[in-house]
Amino acid sequence: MKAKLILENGQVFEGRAFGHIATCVGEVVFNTGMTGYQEILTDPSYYGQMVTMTYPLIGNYGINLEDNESQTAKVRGFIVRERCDDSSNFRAEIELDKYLKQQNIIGIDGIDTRSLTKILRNSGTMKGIITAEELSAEDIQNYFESFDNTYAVYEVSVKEKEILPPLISDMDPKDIVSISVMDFGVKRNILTNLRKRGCQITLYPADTKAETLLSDNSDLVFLTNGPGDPEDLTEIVNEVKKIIGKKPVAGICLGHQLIALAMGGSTEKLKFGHRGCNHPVKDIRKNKVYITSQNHGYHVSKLPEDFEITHISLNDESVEGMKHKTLPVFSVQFHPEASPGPVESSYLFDEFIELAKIKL
Ligand SMILES: NC(=O)CC[C@H](N)C(=O)O
Repeated sequence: MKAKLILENGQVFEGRAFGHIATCVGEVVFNTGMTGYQEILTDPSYYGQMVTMTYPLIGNYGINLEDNESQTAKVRGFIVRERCDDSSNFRAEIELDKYLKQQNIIGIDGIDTRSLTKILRNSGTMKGIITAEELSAEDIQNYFESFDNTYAVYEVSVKEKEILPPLISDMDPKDIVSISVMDFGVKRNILTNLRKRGCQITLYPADTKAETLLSDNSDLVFLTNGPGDPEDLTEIVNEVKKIIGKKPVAGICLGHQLIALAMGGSTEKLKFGHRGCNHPVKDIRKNKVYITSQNHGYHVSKLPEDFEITHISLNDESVEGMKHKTLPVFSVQFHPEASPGPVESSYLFDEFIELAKIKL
């Protein structure tokens, strides 16, 4: 079925709809990974966004039900050049089109994704509508005006507390590191990396109060990745303020941004974000470069007082990691759990666990 991608700047791309065909509005972003579409579709940080894959052939290894980063697809729409629904992989269980149908997500193929990406790089990310209908100018405007991602983290967070045991059998209970995780839409592999290292996780909903997190006797409070603009989350930032200095705190991506805001730093929207699995980051402490997986549209634009930069992006020199000079607080902007992407920065999970051993 013929469909259109209508951008906020008025440009229109024509293609074919697939997946669940229903008009949708979202923020159009691009991801430069050659593979990993399944992890991208299910990464809750993409909630509210329509993801364009810059790699031209998508779907050729199908979808399996083991590699998902959360239980359902979270993107608002999926934009590809050429879709393959005749996958060839021993792990494939379902084709891309069928999966998106099941998940109620619209896709569009036949799009000149190279030209779309150039528009987003030059003008910055913008809203878009994917539709198979003929929309009037007024409908289009109404769709754009209806888009609001302010409460996205509450949509993707767990609704009730959940306990996940370590993934090492027969652990001596005294060796178990217990971590309270504030869930803003965590990627499963962040938790798996911690559990494989002997951590017991207690997942808390995004609106949990600091008092609850401080009273549960855990060794570390961990702030997860998640969708949306960190500046919208003033209530959560207030709770984070109350925790820092009382317990070790670590964070990834949105979690890193929230720590910066809680400690008096600032965040800002990047023109077109960092999304892909080939982003070079330097660990300044080791003078070593790692190729990292990233998915963020905002960054820490002003470091809070008493923090030092631990990691920088070698593409645009933005802050990719920071540590408090005296308190046990450490966070990174990129994704050490990869999924998709290179796993070479997984040493950071060992650092988070070292942080958890500090008693305050
Ligand atoms: N992966 C994330 O946690 C993303 C954080 C934030 N929503 C951003 O886009 O910058």
